[in-house]
Amino acid sequence: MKNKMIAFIGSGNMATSLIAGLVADGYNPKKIIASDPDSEKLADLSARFGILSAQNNHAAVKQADVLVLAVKPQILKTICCDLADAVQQQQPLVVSIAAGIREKDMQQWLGGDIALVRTMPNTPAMLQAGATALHAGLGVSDDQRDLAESILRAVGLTRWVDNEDLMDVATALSGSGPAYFFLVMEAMEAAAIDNGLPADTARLLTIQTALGAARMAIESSDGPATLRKKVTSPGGTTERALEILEQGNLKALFSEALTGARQRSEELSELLGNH
Ligand SMILES: NC(=O)C1=CN([C@@H]2O[C@H](COP(=O)(O)OP(=O)(O)OC[C@H]3O[C@@H](n4cnc5c(N)ncnc54)[C@H](O)[C@@H]3O)[C@@H](O)[C@H]2O)C=CC1
Ligand SMILES: O=C(O)[C@@H]1CCC=N1
Repeated sequence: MKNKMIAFIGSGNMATSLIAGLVADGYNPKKIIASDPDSEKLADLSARFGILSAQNNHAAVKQADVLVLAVKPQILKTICCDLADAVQQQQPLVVSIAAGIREKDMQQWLGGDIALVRTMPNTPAMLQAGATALHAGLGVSDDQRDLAESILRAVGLTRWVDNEDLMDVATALSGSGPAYFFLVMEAMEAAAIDNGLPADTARLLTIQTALGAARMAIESSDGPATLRKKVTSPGGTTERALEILEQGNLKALFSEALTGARQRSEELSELLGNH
């Protein structure tokens, strides 16, 4: 896959994360081209990573073996319709990272019969610690599946889902998920400060605790519930805190939050798709 030209349409936060991860993984920066109306962003990406800048989206498509659609869902239809002829001529593998936009809508906007993989990465891709769900459309060959997977694997863990509807669940879980953990960190840090700890100490202890817990969850053969129990001495401090979190219905709240995010993803596909 190292000799394939990967073209990014849109060079914002997520494209930057993916490009940073690919380059850190040893991908040849001269095999990455990016397009964005914001020329400062492009110049910055070029200077940071040594990648190529395209004059415009059409110029990027003309060179693309893989075309990554990394613009906001709200403008994806306009972008796809504008690029349809060029995409039909070039026939790249199209990889979308847009939340909530269905394959059938993108196919229609791009003129149909395009090899298309939907993906839902997350921002830790910047540190090659991303988590990405992927779904392949019917016309995607095994080689193209491997190609899409190897691009996203360069920036972290990948999991395929067979049913496209499950992309909405993955969006709610891992796409949005970093924000939930940041919120928990904010809450823990603020509570520690309220209880008298100096702010810098509260910040550092919070972040390192999150990192340590995540590493234990990844590296241990025990699941999170067992690891939690091992921290919780009978009659001790953790037990008291967990009782209070349970009284506040933390699990029910997370269930509502993820369901809300999934439903928003479904709404976005209705609002922004072709119906
Ligand atoms: N931010 C996140 O955590 C995640 C975002 N996503 C998806 O990634 C996509 C991009 O999101 P972000 O990078 O956060 O947004 P962003 O706003 O940082 O980046 C979008 C980029 O598109 C550019 N753009 C605008 N009009 C354009 C055009 N006509 N042609 C080419 N580029 C154009 C903008 O200048 C901007 O640089 C969205 O579809 C979002 O759903 C997916 C997973 C996680
Ligand atoms: O909030 C959003 O809509 C995007 C998709 C997942 C993360 N950010």
